[in-house]
Amino acid sequence: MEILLKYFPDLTEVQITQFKKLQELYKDWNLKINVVSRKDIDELYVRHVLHSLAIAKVLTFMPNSKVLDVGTGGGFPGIPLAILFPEVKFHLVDSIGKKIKVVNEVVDGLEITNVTAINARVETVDEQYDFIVSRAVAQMDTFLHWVKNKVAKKSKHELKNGILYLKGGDLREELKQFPKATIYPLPDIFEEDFFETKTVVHLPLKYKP
Ligand SMILES: C[S@@+](CC[C@H](N)C(=O)[O-])C[C@H]1O[C@@H](n2cnc3c(N)ncnc32)[C@H](O)[C@@H]1O
Repeated sequence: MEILLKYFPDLTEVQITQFKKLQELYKDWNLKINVVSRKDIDELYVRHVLHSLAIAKVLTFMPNSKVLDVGTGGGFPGIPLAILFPEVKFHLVDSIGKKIKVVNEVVDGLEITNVTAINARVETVDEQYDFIVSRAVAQMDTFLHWVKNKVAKKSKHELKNGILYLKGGDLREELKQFPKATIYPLPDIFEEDFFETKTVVHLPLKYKP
């Protein structure tokens, strides 16, 4: 938990309490429905929470903006971001129902009020968002196909509306066809070894109804 304060020293008391309680809730739920690997549960704050919050080091979401988390699994990156940005509306989707059950239990347990979570394939979501965030769900070309009509028309952030994707490894091949993508290397932000090859990729997307 101290690691969060190292990189986010301005957390409020409410946020600190929520982040503290997060591990307890995941440990508990993970015994019933496995959403996080055992090794990762012990390193929840680095591997899941801080990793999710890397997006916040690239962009500060504005109050009342809308963010979609595609293939959220147990709630990453959506839940940590929702705690950090309580005035932003987060919509979390996953095609596996039991994962959304855990997400909803954690959301209830932390009394988070800015998250809605549904069990659906993202292709069926029919709404527009300022940003679409994700981690470990699909290659960029497939992902783009799923979300291209879900980006709001008006950009009101420092970065243009679009995708903010947590990626790892060598992305040259995967992103070759996306010259507008910007890669933010996480070792520039976090010094822990876990982030060595990790990045946030921003891909601006034009509004397509
Ligand atoms: C490897 S998990 C990653 C979970 C989470 N994002 C994380 O990083 O911990 C991939 C998740 O994407 C979900 N998924 C895959 N394709 C999807 C789709 N088309 N719509 C919604 N969810 C999808 C799967 O059900 C799975 O929970």
